[in-house]
Amino acid sequence: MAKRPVPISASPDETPMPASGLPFDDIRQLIAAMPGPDMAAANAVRARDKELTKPAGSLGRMEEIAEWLAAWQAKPIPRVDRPLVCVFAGNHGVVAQGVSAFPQAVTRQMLENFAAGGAAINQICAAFDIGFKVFDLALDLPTGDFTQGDALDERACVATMAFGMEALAGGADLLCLGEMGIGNTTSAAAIYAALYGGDAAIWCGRGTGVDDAGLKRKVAAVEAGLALHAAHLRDPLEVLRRFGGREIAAICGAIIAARSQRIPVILDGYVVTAAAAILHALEPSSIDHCLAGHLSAEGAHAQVLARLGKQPLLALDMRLGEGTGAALAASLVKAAAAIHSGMATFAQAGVAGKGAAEA
Ligand SMILES: O=C(O)c1ccc[n+]([C@@H]2O[C@H](COP(=O)([O-])O)[C@@H](O)[C@H]2O)c1
Ligand SMILES: Cc1cc2nc[nH]c2cc1C
Repeated sequence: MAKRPVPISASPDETPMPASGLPFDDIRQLIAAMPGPDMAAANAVRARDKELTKPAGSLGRMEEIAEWLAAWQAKPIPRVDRPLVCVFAGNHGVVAQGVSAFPQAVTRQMLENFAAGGAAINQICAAFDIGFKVFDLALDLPTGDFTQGDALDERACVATMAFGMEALAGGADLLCLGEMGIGNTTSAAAIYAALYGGDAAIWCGRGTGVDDAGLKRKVAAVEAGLALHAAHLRDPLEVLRRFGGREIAAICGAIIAARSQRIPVILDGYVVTAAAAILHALEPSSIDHCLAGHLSAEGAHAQVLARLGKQPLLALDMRLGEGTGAALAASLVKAAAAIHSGMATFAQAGVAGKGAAEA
């Protein structure tokens, strides 16, 4: 097996609060200031697509992907030369409720596996030449158990979002978001239940493969969390900080920063999509620069993606996380850019266009 060692960046346990204003209000301001799509670039892609040596529309969604890339990269000829997977890792107090099939120690052990090059995501990144970064979000400091109190206070939540923004400092032209965190499908389930309502059981799947008794405990934990925090769930940022976790907060920050830096985003599965759902609840257009990489096997993902108006690129019955679904989808997005930028036009290739058929 080819192993490529990967350095791990660790977040400080304490990050200074922004100097002015209420922290969550700073986040709301950042979202309000995000740039929109570059329509001139998108139109340039549509115009060039008509000239390429293929029947119009014959590349289906690959054509839409090229247009989407151009709009969010603000480039009339989109390119994917520096795709990047960022995996954010956090630990969750709610694992004390017996909600996962695996012990909390696996989060750090998997980070060591990422660093050594031995995880599935290492191999996908190597196969498609995608950069890979891993971020340890205070793993030794699990978030609060949301059945007993808040997962995060406002200061920690905003600091973690800011850390997620900073994660893009090295640059990229396509960002695949991933996560690692034993127990985080329970946080994601609680977030969806808080945002969308319905029985807790709808939003609870088996995650890493929890048994029937564990699934019952998971549903009970989400119900307990919803009951405890019921009076405070109107504001999506309150939902985020009360249910956590740090990786979901950091991913929210990364999605916001990517938009400002004109980096299109590919979402991974059930957990990464929870961060997108928080932003979507704050401002639906805030995730227009995000594609759903795949449909997770975690039951309710299809419902969530429908609410977000996202059609996943892949449906491979995967439920691993780590950004694996997003990274596989990145291969298609890279191909969409290569097709659009590299194909010859009818004129260049001397191929007769539609309408030139013999009578
Ligand atoms: O993203 C998904 O669709 C997904 C579905 C099921 C499990 N996971 C991964 O499994 C871990 C969480 O599962 P659990 O059962 O501990 O809540 C976490 O590390 C996720 O990356 C991820
Ligand atoms: C082994 C293992 C690998 C993972 N990768 C993402 N989540 C995971 C959960 C487990 C348990």
